[in-house]
Amino acid sequence: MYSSRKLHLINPIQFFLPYYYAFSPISPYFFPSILPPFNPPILRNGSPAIIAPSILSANFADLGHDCTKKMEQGADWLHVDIMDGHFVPNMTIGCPVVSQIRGCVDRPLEPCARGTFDCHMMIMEPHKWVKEFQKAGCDLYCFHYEAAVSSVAATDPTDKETTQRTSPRQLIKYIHEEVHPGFGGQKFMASELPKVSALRARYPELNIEVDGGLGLGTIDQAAEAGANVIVAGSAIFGAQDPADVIAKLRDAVQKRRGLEAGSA
Ligand SMILES: O=C(CO)[C@H](O)[C@H](O)COP(=O)(O)O
Repeated sequence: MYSSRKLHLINPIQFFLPYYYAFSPISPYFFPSILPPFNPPILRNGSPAIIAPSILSANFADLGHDCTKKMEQGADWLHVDIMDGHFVPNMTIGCPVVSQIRGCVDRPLEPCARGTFDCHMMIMEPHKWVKEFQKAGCDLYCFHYEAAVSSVAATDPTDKETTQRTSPRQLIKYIHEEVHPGFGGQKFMASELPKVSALRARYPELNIEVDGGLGLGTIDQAAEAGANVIVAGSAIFGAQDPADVIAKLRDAVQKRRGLEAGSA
C-alpha cells in the first residue's frame, strides 16, 4: 500500500496514505503499522510554500470565474472539496462540475505544478471515483484514511489487516462526533499541530498539507509546525484583497522553511 516516500497521490490508481489531513484526529499515528520504516531526517530546504485556496468558499454561481481569478491572484493549486453527504454531512460537486472548472485553469504540465487540482475526497469508497475524477481534471488526491480502509474492510471481510484495525461504523461515528469535516470557516485546531511537527521531523522533504481554519492569524503556527501546503478557504475568498492574503501566507511559510519570501 505504501510504496513511495512521496505522500502525494500523483497516480490516481495507486492508493497511498494521504499526505495528511491535519485536522482529523484519526491520523496515521493511530495505525503505526502502515507507516514506512523510520529514516533519520535529513534536513534540507525542501518543500516550498504551496498556497491552495479551497473553492468551498467560492461563489458557486460563478465558480469558473472564481477559480481563474484565484490563480491570477497568485494561487499555486486549487483545493477542490468533494463531499458526498455520507462521509461528511455536506455535499459539494461531482465530476461534471470539476470538468467545467478545469477548463478555466490550465492543467499543470508536471506533477504538483501550478494549476494542480488538489482533490479532497470526503466521500465513501474513494477508490471507486478516482479514475472518473482524474478524467474530469483532478491531479492529486487527499482522502481520509478511514474512508479508504473502511471501504476495503466493508468489501473484503476476510482482509484481516483492515478489519482488525477498524470498522466503518466506528470510524464514521468518530468523524461525526469529533471533527465535522465538510464545512469551511471552522476554528483552527492548534492541538493537532504536534502531529504535523512529527510528520515534518520524519519527512523533511515531503509536501505536508494543512487544511482548515488557516488565515493570517494562524499561519505562523502551521508554518512553525512544518506545513508547506496551505489550504485556506474563507481567509482567501472572504478577503478584501485575496492576492495580498495569498502572498502573506506564502511568505510566512517560505520564511519558516528558510526559503526566499515570495518565491515558490
Ligand atoms: O476541507 C475543508 C472542509 O472540510 C475545507 O477545505 C476547509 O475547511 C477550508 O475552509 P476554511 O479555510 O474556511 O477553514
